Formats: sequence, structure tokens, C-alpha cells
Amino acid sequence: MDKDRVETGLASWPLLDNKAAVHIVDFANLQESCIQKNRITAITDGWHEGAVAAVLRGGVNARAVLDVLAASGVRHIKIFHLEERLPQLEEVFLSSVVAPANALFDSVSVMWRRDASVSELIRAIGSEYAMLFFGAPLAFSEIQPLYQAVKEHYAGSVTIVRGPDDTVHFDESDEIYRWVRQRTFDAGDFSLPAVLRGYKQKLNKKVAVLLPSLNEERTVGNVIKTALEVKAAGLIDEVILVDSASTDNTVALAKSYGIPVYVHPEIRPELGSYRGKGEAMFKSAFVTDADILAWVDTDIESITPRFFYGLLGPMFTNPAIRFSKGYFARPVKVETSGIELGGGRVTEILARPWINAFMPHLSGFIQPLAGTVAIYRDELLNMRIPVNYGVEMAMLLQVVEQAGLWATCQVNLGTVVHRSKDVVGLSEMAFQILQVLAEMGRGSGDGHSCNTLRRVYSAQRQFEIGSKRFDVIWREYGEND
Ligand SMILES: O=c1ccn([C@@H]2O[C@H](COP(=O)(O)OP(=O)(O)O[C@H]3O[C@H](CO)[C@@H](O)[C@H](O)[C@H]3O)[C@@H](O)[C@H]2O)c(=O)[nH]1
Ligand SMILES: O=C(O)[C@H](O)COP(=O)(O)O
Repeated sequence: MDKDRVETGLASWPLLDNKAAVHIVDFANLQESCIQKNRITAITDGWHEGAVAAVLRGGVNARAVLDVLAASGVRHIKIFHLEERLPQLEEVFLSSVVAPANALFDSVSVMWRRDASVSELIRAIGSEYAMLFFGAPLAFSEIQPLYQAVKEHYAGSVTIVRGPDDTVHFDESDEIYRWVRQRTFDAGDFSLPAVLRGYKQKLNKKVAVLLPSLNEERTVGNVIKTALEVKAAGLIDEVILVDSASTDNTVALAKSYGIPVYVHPEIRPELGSYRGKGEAMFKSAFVTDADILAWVDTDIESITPRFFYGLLGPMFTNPAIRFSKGYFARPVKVETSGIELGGGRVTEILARPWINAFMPHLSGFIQPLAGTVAIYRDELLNMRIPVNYGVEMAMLLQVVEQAGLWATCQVNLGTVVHRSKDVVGLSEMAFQILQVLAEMGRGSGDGHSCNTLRRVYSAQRQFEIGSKRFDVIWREYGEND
């Protein structure tokens, strides 16, 4: 270890845990003979205390950047990656960088970017970091030019890392990342009506939009109007309101738009009736013979056509997708208290931790509780539907069991501003979801849970996936205490 410090003269570099055989070289002394085939070489202009980021494409050298950082004692890492046009190259990034990073660091944040070039990326992010790490380019002669190019836009410390010359077999096991990359869409991807109509015609499936409502007179009219606009564009065949016995003007208002309106206790009354959103969704299957059923909540104040065509777009364009779930930004103003906060409280405090602990294969879903979903009828008919707010989790779990994760997707629909419940209402909702999860036999205390909490963020068509490890450490008093 000390040998490295003496060799480089970079006295400030942290003491290396040198199992990874890292060799540090000062840019000022760089010669081709410094690069040793069987070791990792980090060429640097010095260690600076402060935030560290790596700009990585993938492959042996990108992988070696991770080893250098881990050997230098870095525990939390931010990785920037310019999205590749070739899917095979994205695979290389996922397997050579993302998967090992999760094993090496306590927390990892991966940001997918669409900047036009590395220089543009560095200009955008550089000021936030004291050190930037890069994988080395192919040939030795390209290392200095890369260094000069970075330095033009960046004042901090630069380190370029070259891996050993072996062929590395990458870990390709991280399905979640791959799924997030390939099954997360933006409504904007489907915004050409004529093109989408062409896909729908080719698919040749009947599509019903079902609008569940319980006392939504303030917002339901606008939701119906917007759904009808998308119907007029030829992307939806039916718009139907399924009401849960509202006591306000919701039903009359809906009828004034000329759409079919059902009150759910009156649908197939011989089956009995229960209160709850799940019951309204269950009964929906009896009022349409459509092949694809899509539900959109009627309390959304910020509704736009994107909610409808965005949700359906992936299913129209890829027949292998059997289930589509919306996700959105969620600013919240709680009506009773007027308090403004970050939304998705049940999601963040119950659903996401539960999913990560007990069903990590679903951890890529940004809004697992979102009620704006679309599904093929034949998948739905094979499911058990809980009548209450457990319905979204129950549907998600079952569709993944039935059709597989890759038959599901998520779509960014925009921003949801809706009537938000107070903490008591959310507690009741959380209880219902917990009951359903427990009854479905997940996380019932078999002693196994996953120790990584993942969170996927998406903003302006760029992704960030954060994972943080929490080890459960039990301490016991010994006999002599
Ligand atoms: O018995 C009911 C209760 C609600 N709704 C309607 O269902 C939608 C969503 O209900 P809401 O009470 O506003 O749910 P949120 O508090 O927003 O809960 C979120 O999380 C729930 C649990 O995952 C999902 O079911 C919701 O769709 C999702 O918006 C609204 O259009 C309601 O009018 C009914 O049709 N019947
Ligand atoms: O999805 C959720 O977590 C619940 O619907 C609560 O959402 P809110 O915190 O945005 O009201």
C-alpha cells in the first residue's frame, strides 16, 4: 500500500485496500511502461477531498474505476452514464458497472443522461464534484487527449482508470436494472396519434377506459372530457364510468356526457356487493367485453390526454406487454390541514420498503400503488381481486406471476394533483394493503429479506436508480456481561 504512495508521490491519496492490485500513477509521470497488463492502473492528478462521481460507459475499464474507488475507501458512489444507442452496449453497462457497483458500495446512484457528449455532461455536472473518474479509452495514445478534453471544462481532479487486460465475465444477473431501462416509457413516446392509431389497428384489440368514481363531482367532468378526446382520436373504443354509489352529483354529471354509467352494486347484483375501489374494478369486467381494460382515477385534477394514450401506448406498440402502470410526479396538498408535502406517502413508507424487502423483483416500479393501469382482460379474469385499496398490489403481484415481469411496463404520465387523504385515511389504506400482502403470503416472517432499498427516479426522460444497503446486525449480551 505504502509502495503506491511512494511510487506516485500523491501523498494525499487515501491508503489503499489493495486486494484489487491498484497502481496509482501521476499524470505528470505518465509513460506507456506505467501500464501493467495484470493490474489496474489509475492515472490521476491527485486526490481531492469532496464529492466523487464516475462517468462510465461500461466494460473492463469502467469496472476497474469501481475497484479503484472501493479500494480507496469510497462507500457511496454516483455514476453518470450517457445512454447508448445500441441496446447491446447498454447491456455491457448494466452488467459490467451497475451490478458490481451494488455489491461494492453501500449506496449507488446511477444517472442515465442524454447529453450530446461527455464534454456537455461534464459542463452540466462538473461543478458539483471534487473528483471525476473515467474509464480509459482503448489505446494508450488516447489517454492524454481525453484528460486534456476533460480539463477544458472541469477544474477538479481527474482520474482515468485502465483495467487489467483479461477477458472479464460480467455478472448479467441484475434483471431489475435491465427491466427499468427497457420497460419504462414516457407518454411523450406515444404522442403521434396517427402512428399510435396505426399500431392499434394492427393489434386489433378493443379497448375500454373505465373510470372509477366515489364523490368526484369536482374533477370527474374534466376526466371524462379528456378521455372522450382520446376516444375521438381513435385510440379508445369505450369510455365507461363505474361509480361506487356517490352521494354527490358525480353520476348525473357523467350521464350528461352521454357515456355509459354504472353504479357498481347494481352490476351483477347476484354476486353481492362490497364497498371499495377494488370492488369497482372487479365489477368493471362485467360491463365491457373489451380485450384491454384501462382504469384512470377520476380525482385527478391535472388530467391530460397523455394519461390515456401514454398508458396504452406500450401495449399498442408491443403485444408482449400485458400490463401497463402509470407513474407520475406527486406534489401534495392535504386538504384537511393544508400542509404541502412530497406525495406517495403510503408508497414510500409501506409499499416500497415492503417490495424491496420481500419482493425485490418488483423494485423497479416507480409508483407501485398507482391506480392508473391497463391490463388484458384474460390476465384479469385469472386473478383474485381484493375489494379494497389492496387491489393495485394484488394485481401487480398476480400479473407478474402469471405473465412475467417482462410482460409489464411503466409509463411516465406527467403530474398527478389529486384529493389527498389525511394521515388517518392513509393509515387505513396502508392497513388494507398490508392485509392483502400478508394474505398473499409474502413477507410472512420466514426470516428472509433483501437488504437493499432501491428507488428509481425519473425526471425529464433521465433515470436515476439509487440503491442503499442496510445490513441487519444483531447484538447479543454475552454470558460475562
Ligand atoms: O370505493 C371507492 C373508492 C375510490 N374510488 C375511486 O378510485 C380512485 C382512487 O381513489 P382514492 O381514494 O383517491 O385513492 P388514492 O388515495 O389516490 O390512492 C392511490 O392508491 C390506491 C392504493 O394503491 C389506489 O387504489 C388509487 O388508485 C391510488 O390513486 C378515485 O377516482 C376514487 O373516486 C372508487 O371508485 N370507489
Ligand atoms: O400512493 C400513495 O402512497 C397514497 O396514495 C398516498 O399518496 P399521497 O401521499 O400523495 O397522498
